This record gives sequence, structure tokens and C-alpha cells, in this order.
Amino acid sequence: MTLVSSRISPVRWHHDKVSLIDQTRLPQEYTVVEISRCNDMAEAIKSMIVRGAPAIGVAAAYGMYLGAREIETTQTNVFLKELEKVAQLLRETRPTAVNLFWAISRMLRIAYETPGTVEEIRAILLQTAQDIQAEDVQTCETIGKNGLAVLPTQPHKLRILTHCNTGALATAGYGTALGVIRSAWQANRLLKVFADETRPRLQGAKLTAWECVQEGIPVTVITDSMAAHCMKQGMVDAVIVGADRITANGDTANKIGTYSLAVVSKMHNVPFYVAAPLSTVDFQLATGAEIPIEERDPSEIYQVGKTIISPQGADFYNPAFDVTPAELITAIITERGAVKPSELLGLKY
Ligand SMILES: CSC[C@H]1O[C@H](OP(=O)(O)O)[C@H](O)[C@@H]1O
Repeated sequence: MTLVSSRISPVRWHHDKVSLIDQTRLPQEYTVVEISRCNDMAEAIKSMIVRGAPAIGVAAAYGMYLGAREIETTQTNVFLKELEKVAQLLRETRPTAVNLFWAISRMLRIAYETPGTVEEIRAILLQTAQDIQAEDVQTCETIGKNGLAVLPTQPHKLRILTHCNTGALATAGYGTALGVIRSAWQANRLLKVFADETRPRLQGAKLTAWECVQEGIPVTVITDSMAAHCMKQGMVDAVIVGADRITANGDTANKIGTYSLAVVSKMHNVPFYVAAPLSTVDFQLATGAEIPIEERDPSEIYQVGKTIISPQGADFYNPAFDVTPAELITAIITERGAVKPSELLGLKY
């Protein structure tokens, strides 16, 4: 099945329930999971059926509405107290991507600020989740334009390396870093994409490669350990990655392996860009040292498909993210422009 992958959305409100593309089954199978209860949405975020910082923000927003729908009361104060429990359930799914917390806070705020009956609050919550989703698509398309404007001008057709998946599957549509790559492709400014496979969950090999192939964008999958060699050989003109949480000084938490990519980019004078919406910036944290880093199940390391690749008796360490210090980042590309990390505070609302 060929899709215009830039137009897909991993999360869709459809016939009174949420349809999620099951990203754990791509690229072999394109299957959709239907979610109508908040608990199931929380599980879908935890198990990475839906993943990607902006996408889990959108999923959590709909999760808040699904939870609101399950609260059986007409008393506003009781409703709001129960809604706080829904929010906590969703907050406990994954700790690093601040978009999740940003979306939950926005949904809670609108619930408290909406006068009227419980039914009227429920209606505004659904509308707010839909607004968050629609805004994110627009934001990603703007990030794509802003990124294209700052990419190196030479060579005219660039070879861009990216890490993990930051495309339509990781957002409400179009993508952040992969959105910039899409914009370069559409502007005839891209020769090829190098996609890091991104162990252990292989979002690059599975999801970025799938999005690129669907759209006819030339993509070469490499193992994470090959990136340094490719840059040393002069095969890469720019590196662009996404983010899960950026702090006020520009330090950036992103998929594990991003930090080493930034170090190697610096070593080889390859510009290193982060592309993210402002909903990924946590202005309340001063530096990346404060970012909670998710540790995931060790089986993600020792099990590849059905194959166990390590002996019993070994220990495993599985941090899902690492933090790239601001000084290794050439520019942070947002919907409000591309800035040096030191200028990020100037974008605070
Ligand atoms: C559009 S940024 C997506 C961001 O989220 C990914 O993490 P995960 O796949 O674990 O949700 C990765 O860090 C990407 O850069």
C-alpha cells in the first residue's frame, strides 16, 4: 500500500474513538488500533504503539477526553477531581517527552477555565484535543520551511543524516526533523537521507525508512555505529534530529545515540540541527541535567524479534534518551524560527 506518508497521522479521531497506527508493527504491517478508553490509551503510549514526542502529546490529549467521558457525575467539582486522576494516569506513561505533560496541562487548564456543565466541559475537551492535533500539523510544516532556510547552501543537493523517527509518525503529521528533510526534498535540495537504524527500538530502520520509501525519498539505512565513519568519509553534509525535551539553555534530550552523533558532528565540522516545536521546550528547566531520562525494559536490548541475542546472566542498561549539550547544537529549528541555543529564551511566550 503506497501512502503519501507526509499526510498520514498516527492519531485520528474517528467515529467517537481514537484510531492509532500501530507503529510496533510497521513496516511489515500497516494496522490500526482503535482506542475508546483512557486506560488503553495509556497502555498504547507506554508500549509505543504511538510514539514520538508530539504524537504522544496528541495521544495524551485524546486520552484526557476519553477519561473525561468515563467520569460518571454531573457535579463539576467531582468531575474535575476525577479528571486530575486521569491526568496522573497519563503522566505516568513516559517521563521524558515534555509534549505529553504540556498537552495534559493544557487540557486540565481548559477544563478548569470552562464555566458550564460537565457535558459542556467534555465538549470543549474534545475540541481542544482536536485543536492540539491540527496545530501540530501546521507547526511541523512551518518548522519544515524554517529548517530549509537555514540548511547549508552547498552542495545544492544535500546528504542529510537523521536519527530515530521524527516524521509524520512521530507528530500529528509531516514531522519535525524529517519534516525539514521533506521540505528539502520538495525544494529539490536533497540528494539522500542517511537513516540511523536507532537501536534498540529501530525507529530509523523501520519507521523513517518506511516514510521515505513511501514518498520516494532516497534513504540509506545505516547502523548507529556507522555514522562516525560516514562523516569521516565526507559523506554527510548535515545532521538533523528531533527532540523530546529541550531546556531553557538549549540542552536537548532526544533518542539515545543523539549525543554521540552530536560529538562526531562537531569533530567533523558537520552542522548539527535540532528541529522541534515550542511545545517540546521546557522553559522551567534550566539545563539538561534536570531532564528525567526514561529507562525501558532490558528485553528491548537482548531480544531482537523472537531471537534472544545475549546469554542469561548478563545485565542490561536501556536508557531511551540522552542529553546533547547546547554547545554541540548549531541551531534549534522551531515554528518561530531557527535560533542558536543561547537565543532560545527569546522565543518564550
Ligand atoms: C518528533 S520528535 C520524536 C522523538 O521521539 C522519539 O522518541 P520515541 O520514539 O521513544 O517516542 C525520538 O526521540 C524522536 O527524536
